Amino acid sequence: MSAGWTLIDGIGSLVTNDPEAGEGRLGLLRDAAVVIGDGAVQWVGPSARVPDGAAGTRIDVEGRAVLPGFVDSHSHTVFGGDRAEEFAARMTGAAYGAGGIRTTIAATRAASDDALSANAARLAAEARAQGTTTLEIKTGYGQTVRDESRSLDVAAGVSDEVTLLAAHVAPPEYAGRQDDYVAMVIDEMIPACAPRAKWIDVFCEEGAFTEEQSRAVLTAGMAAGLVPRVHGNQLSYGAGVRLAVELGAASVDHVTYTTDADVEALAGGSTVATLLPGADFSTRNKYPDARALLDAGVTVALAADCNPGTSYTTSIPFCIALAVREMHMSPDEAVWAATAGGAAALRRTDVGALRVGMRADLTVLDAPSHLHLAYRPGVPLVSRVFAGGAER
Ligand SMILES: N=CN[C@@H](CCC(=O)O)C(=O)O
Ligand SMILES: [Zn+2]
Repeated sequence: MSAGWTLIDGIGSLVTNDPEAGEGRLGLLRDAAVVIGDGAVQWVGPSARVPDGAAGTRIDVEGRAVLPGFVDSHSHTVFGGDRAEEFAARMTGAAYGAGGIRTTIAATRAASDDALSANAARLAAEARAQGTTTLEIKTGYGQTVRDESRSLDVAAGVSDEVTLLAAHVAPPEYAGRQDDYVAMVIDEMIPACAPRAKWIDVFCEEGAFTEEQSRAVLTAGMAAGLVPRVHGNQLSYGAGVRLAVELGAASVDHVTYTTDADVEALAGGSTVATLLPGADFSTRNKYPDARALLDAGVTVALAADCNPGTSYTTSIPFCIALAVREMHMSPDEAVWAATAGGAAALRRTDVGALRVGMRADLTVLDAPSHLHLAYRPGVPLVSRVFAGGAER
């Protein structure tokens, strides 16, 4: 115990995600307290049992709910411009296609480093204000060695979870020469960019990259020390899920069009299925069959997929509400997926739960329980956020 530590008590309901600490998979505790200090969780338990002199500072949250900070494992926040017109056209009948990404590639290439950094920082702050304390960030709107490199630098300025989305869509200068683009990615981009990234990602989808092209990019990234993740089965049935499981990817994301074989493959492997309902909302797509995945025992994460094309939101509470209403996840399942599920998708054992020794990443809701995240959609319930023990 230390005078520099902080006791947060008066917690009406605490989600720990530690089944040994409380009720159910969320490890729910009522009338609880948490002690944080030196950036980590130092103590968790019932208010009545807080050790004497546990901390020098006390914050009474007066019956509010506290949960682990959200772990948003999928975002594309390094970009220039926006695509509001494209969204409006979709809402009146136009279809979404992977080709829209090229609009943002042009705007991103034209943007200065400072403009890209300011935009990424603005979106990270927006996410933080809504309870996100870990945010993965992908490149993917440069698609040249130079523009992917500077996108990685911008992403690294706001996050430790940086992904080289080397093959998002073949840029215009490679029109009709998809294989040449893949060769350039393997021979030039990955060697130049891998040291600054943790993850390698591809968009395995009709209109983006084939199974063979995706496998070639991912295996080259793995050979360079990166861990694979995949965009798959967003717009149609396809090879994305299968490939992700085959390569032992940390996560396959979107997973909107799945066959029984895809669900079985995920259930038998270690790859997390990351669902992105914000994208399905903004593209008028169908929603993933979350029930089939959950009932088969697949680990499911929920992420916001913030990007200017398919999901221009940083709000995990919005995604939780969509997951509950549209994907038939229970509120408990949705909250778990947005915290512990996100941590699993990023293979992080220090975030996503509130256990002694984990990072002191906490979200305080202006509500008595985590159920209100789905029950009160669109209401800004996040009242305080602590990341690494520091209030935002
Ligand atoms: N699906 C691929 N990439 C993004 C969308 C990119 C865009 O349309 O700009 C996504 O995850 O939804
Ligand atoms: Zn994405």
